[in-house]
Amino acid sequence: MKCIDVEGLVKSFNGVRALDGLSFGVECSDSAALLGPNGAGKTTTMRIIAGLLKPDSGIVRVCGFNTIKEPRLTKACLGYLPEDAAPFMNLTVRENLEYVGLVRGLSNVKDAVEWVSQALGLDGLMNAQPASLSRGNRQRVALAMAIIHRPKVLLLDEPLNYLDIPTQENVIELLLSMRRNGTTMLISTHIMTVAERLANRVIMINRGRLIWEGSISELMNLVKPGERIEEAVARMLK
Ligand SMILES: Nc1ncnc2c1ncn2[C@@H]1O[C@H](COP(=O)(O)OP(=O)(O)OP(=O)(O)O)[C@@H](O)[C@H]1O
Repeated sequence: MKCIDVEGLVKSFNGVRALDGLSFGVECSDSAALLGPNGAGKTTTMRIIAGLLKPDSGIVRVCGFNTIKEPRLTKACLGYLPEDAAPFMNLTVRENLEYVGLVRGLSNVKDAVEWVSQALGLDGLMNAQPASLSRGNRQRVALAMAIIHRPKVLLLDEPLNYLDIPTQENVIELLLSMRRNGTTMLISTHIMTVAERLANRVIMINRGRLIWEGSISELMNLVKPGERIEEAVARMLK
């Protein structure tokens, strides 16, 4: 079964086509990297899947639910880390996490806050306001807000942005453990090592259309002798 199913998405902004009949799917428990050059339509796609933006036409199903017809069920099943995610700046980190836990309808918000603060090393930051935090620590808070309800489907836009190297390793391990527990992921990234470490599938888009879809090992087979994977992807994205 596909936990993310995108069919014929079209979206224009002021007459400019950002998505032009985009279709792809991510099987449940798979993790797919969404690759594409600047302006390819990755963020637009993520926002439509998250139910934050309406397509002009096309259908998206998340966990089998139609994002337009069943928005509550869709949203309950997913977590979304946008690029440059901003927590509520006038609440403390703890209040931000409690707020998301309450909105998500968690039965035990206290335990969920405890789990996610441990998982992302937020213990010393809980009483700080996000405005006073570094960008990397703010990214950790935003990640915590995206996963506190342990969603079945996780949409991540450049999840390792701003993180120091030890935190990157910690977050990679956390996301891989969520994957092992069955979380389906779609990860938009420009960094091939992020794709290789977190994903088993690759979806490449350009000018709002699908240009290639396959497994990481199928992608590796397309890399020419002496070529780096980044060079192969750049060649394919032209
Ligand atoms: N709110 C908006 N208003 C007008 N145009 C938009 C809007 N959002 C996106 N676009 C346009 O849609 C196209 C796709 O943008 P999008 O942000 O989805 O690309 P992207 O693949 O995420 O790019 P990047 O890698 O640079 O983040 C671009 O031409 C962009 O200028």
